Amino acid sequence: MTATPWAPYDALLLVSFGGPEKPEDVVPFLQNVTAGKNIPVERLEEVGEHYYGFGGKSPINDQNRALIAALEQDLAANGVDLPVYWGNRNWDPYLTDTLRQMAADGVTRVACWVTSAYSSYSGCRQYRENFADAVAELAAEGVQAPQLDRLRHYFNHPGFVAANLDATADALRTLEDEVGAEKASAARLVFVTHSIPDAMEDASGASAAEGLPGGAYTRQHRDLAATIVAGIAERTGTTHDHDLVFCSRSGPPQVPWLEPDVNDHLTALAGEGVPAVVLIPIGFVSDHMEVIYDLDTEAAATAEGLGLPFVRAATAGTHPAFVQVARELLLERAAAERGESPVRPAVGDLPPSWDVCPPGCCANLRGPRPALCGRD
Ligand SMILES: CC1=C(CCC(=O)O)c2cc3nc(cc4[nH]c(cc5[nH]c(cc1n2)c(C)c5CCC(=O)O)c(CCC(=O)O)c4C)C(CCC(=O)O)=C3C
Ligand SMILES: [Fe+2]
Repeated sequence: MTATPWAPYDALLLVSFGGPEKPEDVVPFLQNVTAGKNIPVERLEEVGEHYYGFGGKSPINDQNRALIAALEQDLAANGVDLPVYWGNRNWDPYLTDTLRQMAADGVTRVACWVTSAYSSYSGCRQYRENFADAVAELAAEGVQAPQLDRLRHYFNHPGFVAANLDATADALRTLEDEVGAEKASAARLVFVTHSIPDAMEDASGASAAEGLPGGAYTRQHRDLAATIVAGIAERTGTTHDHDLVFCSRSGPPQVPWLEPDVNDHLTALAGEGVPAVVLIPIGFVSDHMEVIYDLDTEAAATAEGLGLPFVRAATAGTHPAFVQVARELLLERAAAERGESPVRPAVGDLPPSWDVCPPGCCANLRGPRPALCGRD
């Protein structure tokens, strides 16, 4: 019998952050997210209000349900006969419960697709620590969890690039309808991602053992931003000026986080006489609370107050090119695990990211903890 193209995998696992579903969930959810972290209580109250403002429900779980439905369709349409599971870090369905179910279903080895495209403690190692914790918890129950392989970071995968490029082009067309071709062609493309502490940025992708310098988080975002700007120039003939800015800063004020903040930046752009802005939330794969509150509510109000025309581009969501990324990465990794040398598509100036993280990469700044899917 010949191996299937997806051997040795017998499942795909969507790994995500989780979010509250109703008002009573908000406080316990925030406690899960911030356990052991130095987040001021005022900041937590403020973020709680963002959730209550949307009925106590984060959009993230429904986004993931829609993504899973799209993944199941995509796999079936392409003859890949694998079940899709879903496990979160901070809310039901929790990773541990999902792995317990997978073990009961007889799953032995699973490709894990994380809803975070870039290197950072939050988007990389913290999930790998969550894997180690969940596997250990099940072992203590006498349950052998399936083997977990984390699919590579996909910020520069052609499918993720295509979804974000399409969204940027659509947003520019919307802007043109609103303000006319002249202003739209002079619009600034403002790429936005989640701010992180400077120290987390310095540790992102860094490996002393392998001489890797860190700073991968912003390097990866800048690479994708440049690719999108070039793609827009190819489509429209206009090379827009662009910036990378940050949203959703938390932590104590004395701890430095990546800047500029999106609101400060919009103010600066209006001061420079920039006629319009397209905001492109490349840091988020779907419309998370950060997108619907920090961008669509807060940053939109800032732009409105400045009289600065502003359109927010869509997130990758269930764009078919994005949905396909999971299947392509799973088949790529499966081939590699079978000892073949698959093509590893990547667009831009950076190489495809690694399958297995180098020692120490995206370090936990509170000290080392067990983590899977890495060589440490
Ligand atoms: C890089 C990054 C991503 C992208 C990569 C990834 O996906 O991981 C991300 C995603 C998300 N962050 C989310 C929510 C929150 N993040 C918080 C806190 C923090 N985020 C951080 C970074 C990131 N966060 C950091 C450095 C902190 C400080 C505490 C710490 O060191 O961990 C807090 C606490 C309150 C606050 O301080 O804001 C909340 C509520 C949600 C769910 C949204 C929804 O409900 O739709 C999602 C997808
Ligand atoms: Fe966060």
